Amino acid sequence: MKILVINAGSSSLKYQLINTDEHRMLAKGLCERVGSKDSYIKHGADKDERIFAQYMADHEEALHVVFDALCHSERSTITSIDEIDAIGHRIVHGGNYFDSSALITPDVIQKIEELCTLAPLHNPPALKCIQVCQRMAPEMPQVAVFDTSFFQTLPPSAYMYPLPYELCQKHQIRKYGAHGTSHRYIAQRCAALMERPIEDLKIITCHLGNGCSISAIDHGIAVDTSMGFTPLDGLMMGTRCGAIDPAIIPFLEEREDLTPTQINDLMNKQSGLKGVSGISNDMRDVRKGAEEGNERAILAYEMYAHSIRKYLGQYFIEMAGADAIVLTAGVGENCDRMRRMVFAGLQPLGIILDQEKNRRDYHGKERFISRDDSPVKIIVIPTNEEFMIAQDTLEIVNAQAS
Ligand SMILES: Nc1ncnc2c1ncn2[C@@H]1O[C@H](COP(=O)(O)OP(=O)(O)O)[C@@H](O)[C@H]1O
Ligand SMILES: CC(=O)OP(=O)(O)O
Ligand SMILES: [Mg+2]
Repeated sequence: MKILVINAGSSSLKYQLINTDEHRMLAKGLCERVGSKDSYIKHGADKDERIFAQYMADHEEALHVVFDALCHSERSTITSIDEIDAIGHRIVHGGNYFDSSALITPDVIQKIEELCTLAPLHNPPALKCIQVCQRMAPEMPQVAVFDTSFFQTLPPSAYMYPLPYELCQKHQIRKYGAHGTSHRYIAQRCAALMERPIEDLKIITCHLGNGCSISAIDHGIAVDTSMGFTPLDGLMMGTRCGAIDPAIIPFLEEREDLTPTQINDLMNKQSGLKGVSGISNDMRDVRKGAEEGNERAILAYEMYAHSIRKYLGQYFIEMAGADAIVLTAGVGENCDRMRRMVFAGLQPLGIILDQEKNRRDYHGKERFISRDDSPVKIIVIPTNEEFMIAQDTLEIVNAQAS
């Protein structure tokens, strides 16, 4: 089966066309800066990629550009949309409605719409993509794969907030988590690499990209995660502040005369690495700034590592130890200096980084970076949310057909 996977971000759209029979990626790409004058599409993989400047006013135009690249470009792998059998969408927030992936129906669309306020950067563009795909291929089955589903197993002690109970019930305020598809994938790969059943393992998974989250996966079950009611909570991120003293919010609203929308924007888009360093939300720029001695870049870099260590410590205690710590996404996979800072001095806990293995650059490869005698294994595993989304889509479409 040929499955198109769509992963819509606030200003980006990632896609992959996957042949699930052969477990083969046929095409992939990324539209960046959707909505701005300098938008472009990167179509193809690694050295074979091509970048085209292309104005895309919104996600609808971006999807047309994607279909065009898939069907008509120099690197096209199909000649018409009709060759695609199904479409799988990444949806960040599924609230309490979804503990697994779902075939998209009018009812599912209505629920995703209802949840837009809880993932304002992610759910609205994803919804738009579903609607455009439905218009372009009305008969094609479409599946929603939710970032939050994986965390529906959290116990109430982990997902409840200590606010008045009735208010939490009334507004369904609880920890939902995010990046679940990525955490699920790397936990499964971790077990395969360790050649042990996932049911025997305690794993801490770290997704460190532009958005960042860490999860505790105890014997295959997600028991805690750093993102909360929305993807703003937890770790310091590229532009998001993560967990802060909540009293800062009314304080700033009053002192700076900010509306709730403005403060939300400030915490989501102007904070994190970008807000602290004053340079960029991109770790590569911050690291360069730090290497050049920029004090705010050094501070941002150190705060980022500190934030990761806090959650590692929390989940290590929550699970009474860990068999493995897995790192993924842009920073987790590529930033050896950040990994060195995160794991510095943890030998007494049985977490021993192998400096040489950590430094070696095996871009895109799964690898152990702990010392052979380290009781806790440290593993880098490139995430593959698209592969998981294609797999779930395949299962759901097959179940419908039978
Ligand atoms: N070689 C590298 N060294 C340090 N950071 C890197 C490197 N490559 C990518 N990154 C960082 O990874 C982050 C983006 O990660 P990614 O997983 O692509 O994010 P997202 O999917 O959330 O947009 C950026 O901060 C980027 O700077
Ligand atoms: C949920 C989330 O933060 O996703 P991303 O990392 O794609 O922004
Ligand atoms: Mg991401």
